[in-house]
Parts: sequence; C-alpha cells; structure tokens
Amino acid sequence: CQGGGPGNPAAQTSYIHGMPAWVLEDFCQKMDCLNDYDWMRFASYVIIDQTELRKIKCMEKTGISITRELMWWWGVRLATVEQLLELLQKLQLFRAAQVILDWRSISNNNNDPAIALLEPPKQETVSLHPMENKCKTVENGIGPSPSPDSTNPCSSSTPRQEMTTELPSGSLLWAPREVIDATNGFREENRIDEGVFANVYRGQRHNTMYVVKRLKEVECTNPNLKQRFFHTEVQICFRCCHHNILQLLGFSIESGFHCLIYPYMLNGSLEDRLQCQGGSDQLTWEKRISISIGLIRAIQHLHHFGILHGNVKSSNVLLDENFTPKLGHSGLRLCPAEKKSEYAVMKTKVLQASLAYLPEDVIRHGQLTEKVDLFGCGIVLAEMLTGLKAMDERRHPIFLKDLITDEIQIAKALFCCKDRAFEKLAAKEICCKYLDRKVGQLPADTAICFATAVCLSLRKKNPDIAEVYAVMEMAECQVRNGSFNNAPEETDDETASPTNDGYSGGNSEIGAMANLPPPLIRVLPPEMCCGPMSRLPCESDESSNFAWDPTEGSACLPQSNSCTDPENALPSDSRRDDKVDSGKRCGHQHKGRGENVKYMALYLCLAMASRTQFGNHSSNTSNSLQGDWVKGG
Ligand SMILES: Nc1ncnc2c1ncn2[C@@H]1O[C@H](COP(=O)(O)OP(=O)(O)OP(=O)(O)O)[C@@H](O)[C@H]1O
Repeated sequence: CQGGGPGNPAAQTSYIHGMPAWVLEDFCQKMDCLNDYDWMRFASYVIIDQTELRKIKCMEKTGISITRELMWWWGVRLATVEQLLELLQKLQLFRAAQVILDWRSISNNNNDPAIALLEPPKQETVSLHPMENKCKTVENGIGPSPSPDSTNPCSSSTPRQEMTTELPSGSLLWAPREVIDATNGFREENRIDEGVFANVYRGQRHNTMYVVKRLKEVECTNPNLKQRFFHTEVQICFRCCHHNILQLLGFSIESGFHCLIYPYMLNGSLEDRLQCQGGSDQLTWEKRISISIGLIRAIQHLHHFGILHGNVKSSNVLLDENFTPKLGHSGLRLCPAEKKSEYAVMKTKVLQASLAYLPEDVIRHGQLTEKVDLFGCGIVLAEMLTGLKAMDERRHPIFLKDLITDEIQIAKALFCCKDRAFEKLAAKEICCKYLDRKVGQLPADTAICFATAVCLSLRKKNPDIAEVYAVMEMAECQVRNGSFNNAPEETDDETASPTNDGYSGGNSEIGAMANLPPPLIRVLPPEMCCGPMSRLPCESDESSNFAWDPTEGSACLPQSNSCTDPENALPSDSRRDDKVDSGKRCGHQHKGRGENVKYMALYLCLAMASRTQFGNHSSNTSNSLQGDWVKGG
C-alpha cells in the first residue's frame, strides 16, 4: 500500500489493491451500510459470475465485510481506482465515492478525468428503501443518470424488490437441521477423528458424502475467538479456489454450533496413507511425487494471494479418489498469537500439534511467515521420501525435522558456507540413509531430486518455493519419462552399478549431482558404526565404490557386519525397521543434537579426507587422514 496513512500522497496509486487501508476501511463501511439492492447492484457490475457473487454475499452471514471481499476479488484482478470511481458514479453511490475522492484530493490529483466527471453529492441521504434513494438522487439532479438499461430501477414506476437477503437454493449456508440430518445427529459412528480444534464427522446429503467439522468450544476467555477463527476459515476458503486446496462446500453458524462442511476425501489424509492405516496399500513413488507437486502448488497459490497457511502437515493433506492432494486449512494460525494472552491456550495447542512441522525460530518467536509454510511442506515431502513419521516418540531424534536438518548441517559444515552444493550432498546422504525402501525402486537421480526439494524447503535463509517446485517437477519428469519398477522389492541382491544407476545425467542438475563425491560415510571405519555416530551408516568394504541400491537405501549395508558388537547383528529385513534406532541396537543410546555437534569435528575430518580423495583438497593432513581411514577401514 503506497498511501499508508491519511497524510500520504496517493497520486501514483491507481490500482484498487494499492488503496491505503484507511481509505478501504472507510469505503467498505459506507458500502456495507447500503441496502441489499444497492449493494448487489454494485457487486454484479464487479463480478459477472453469479456463483462467485453468491459466495461473497454469503459471507455476510459470518460477519465479514463483503465489500472488502469484493474489493479483494476485484483488486487481485488489477482493477483500477478509476474503474471503481466510474462505477460508483454510474450507480450514484456518492457517499462511498466521496471517500475515494477525498483521498485523491489529498494528493492534489484532481486532474484525473474520472474524478472530474464525478460531482460529489450536495445532500445525500441514504434510505433503507432502495428505490427511494435512487429516484431521489436523480430527481435532485445530483450526478448523472445511470445508464438507461432495462434493469434501471428508476426507469420503472413500479419499484422492483428483486434483491433479498435470501440466498438461492444450494446456498453455502446450511441450516442446523441439515447438518444434524447429514451427520445422524453427530453420532459417534459418524465421527472420523478428533482434531485439535474440531471434531470431524462423515455426513451424507442428497447422496453426496461430506465431512462436517464441528468446532470445539475453545477454553478461552475471548468469546469472539471462535467467531474469528470461523471467519478466517471461511475467508480463506472462499478466496482460495484451487485444484489442490480443499474446497469449502458450506457452513452453519446457528444455534451455538459452528460447522464447516467439506467434500469427503475418499483416500483420507496423507499421513494415514503413508502409515498404511486400515491396511491401505503403500503410496507408489509416482503418487508421492505428484502429491508433492500438488502440495507445493497449493502453498504457492495461497502465498500468491497473500495468505499464510501456518499448519501444513501430512494430516492436513487430504487425498481424493484419484489421490489428488487437497490442502486442508486451519485459520487459527492466522491469529496474532504473540499479541494477546487469550490466545495462549490455543497457541500452546497449536504448537503441541505442529511442533514437528515448525522451524525452531518460529517455535521460539511465534512469527508466521511464508517460510513456515515451506518448512512444513518440506517435512511433508520428507515423510513421503522416507516413510518416517514427522514425530515418533520411540525414535531418536523424535522429530524428522531434526534428522533432516542434522544432515543438512553436517553437509553444510563440509562445504564452504556460501556453496549451495551442500544441499545436494545432504540430499544424497538422506537418500542413502533414509529413503523409503518399502515402496520399490526409485532411480537415484529422482530420489536425489526429491531429497533436494526437502533440503531446499528447510533452508533457513531465503527459501524459494519456486526452486523447490522446479526440482520436484524435474523428479516428476523423470518418473513420467522413464519406467521403473515400483513394486516393493523382495530381495536385496540387486545392486546398481555406478555406470547404470542414473547418475550419468548429462548437463542437467541431476548430472551436476552425479559429480558430487559419493556419500562421505564410505570412509568411516567400522568401529564408528557402534560409536556415538552410529546413526551414520558405515561401510565395511573399503574397496567397493559407492553403489546406489534403492532396494537397500543405504550405502553402508550390511550394517550388522560392520559392528564389532555381535549382538548388533540384525537380520537383513529388520535393518530398515528404524534406521535411526540403529545406535540403540548397537547398545548406545542415540545422542542428542548437542552431542552430535561434538562429533561433527571428527566427521568433518573424515569428510575432508573424502573430498581429498575426489581431488577437492590438497592438504597433506587430509591426505594422510584419508590414507589412514581407508587403510583402517
Ligand atoms: N475432507 C475430509 N475427507 C476425509 N477425511 C478428512 C477430511 N477432513 C479431515 N479428515 C480426517 O480427519 C482428520 C482430522 O482432521 P482435522 O483437519 O480436523 O485435524 P488435524 O489436521 O489432525 O488437526 P488440525 O485441527 O490442527 O487441523 C484428518 O487427519 C483426516 O483423517
């Protein structure tokens, strides 16, 4: 907003979206006071599509300023202030026009022809009767006559009261009775789940399945909070019409219950499908990649409209019958939680539920930015890539985000800080160690693309969703163009050779990845596997090159062989069970992140040795280190 305040010049601002907030506020107030007829008449010039218009009009029931919504709709379509003034003039809505004129006059920009055309009214009185208003102004000669179209109410002697507050049938506003009928009176059998803020019920109406989210009574001192949450949710839903965003089909706000009605997504949540809840099949790699792309698109769309989601997590990604992802939403995250104490309870709940998807700084400062959504998206992508839960109390570390960020940190420490290539290295490491082996084979370059997208999403500084999208698109392209076996692998004896493993990617980004040194873990001595860094895979055969084997998912196998502790010998099929738990099996509790740092220096040395091996380092120390390690291994 260029205006910013009443004293600021506004001459350059010609788009509606550039109007200062105080002007818009005043304008909306004036417009919202209009009777239905006048308002609808104005709105129908702005939005021709009746469905769109109905959606906005519907929001009036929730207490939202419908003019603001209308202006938003028009504003994002780059409507100009001149167009708005012209329309106001045509419809003789002088009070509202005056607000804009006053603002424009501050900037001494009265040369504008659109403004010159519009004479402010001398005595405008707003009648509750639509016709009265219209005819009076014309009779008084205030302003030019509206265009003589057939719908002009003043052209007819009989006032037409076609505008009513009643919505056409199929309204988004459900009567409480309809909601109760659809959910069998909110019967327990219809309840799908209990979210943090709402109970979720399955419902049926006219042979269509719905999901009814009934908001819980929130333990909060502010009675308006629920109302506000509801409004935000409705606002987001109406503003965000996108293939990958869950559509709001209706709402009900009467009789003490607030319900939001959505389409029923046949395949439930992504979280449930990744964990094969109810015995569902594993999601194939194709599906996982296309879900990732859909999710990124949804977030991009929201951000494009200036909306932050704040609650991106796999349980909020719903899958329809074709496994098309639909991002569900929770407007609560839009509450300025840091400001008011009454949000405290909710804030705590939000954090508890979403810790696994939030970056550290947000947990500490509670500031919601676009970065937060991308971070959450990155964790969802990581869940799909690894098949690991975002939070697992039986695992160390509990949070998947820590697992991934540790890898990124380690890779970052190895490279010069400014070198972006560390993300590619981290991606490779992540694939080696944590790629979901239950799903079947995934070409190495595709897997690394996937993992790179995860790393890019978790960037601390300037993460770029477009970059994440581009990398995932690359992965999708590879999947579409190449054929690979997606069936879960039964045996683990097929090891890809470096020549046919997909690393020869030519000039592409993937090709660039191919030039990276193989995972650093290959130079770890076996005893390290049982040491505090036992979470890092190790390789017992020092003479072998790194060979990508998606069926194994790790270059360090067989882990049991390389451990000096015989108790750690695991049957091959139980190895993957919980890779991150391997330290425990080795008789060592996995160390916390702080402890990891202690070993970072050691790991760094190893890494330097590895880089030397690939011609990146010429230090003697490193050379000798490398020699020692390789010999030692
Ligand atoms: N439209 C839908 N179709 C099918 N299942 C749904 C739908 N919406 C929600 N669910 C199911 O209900 C669960 C709970 O949804 P809900 O969005 O209320 O809670 P949540 O995402 O776990 O938490 P939060 O309240 O923080 O968003 C989902 O994980 C999903 O399994």
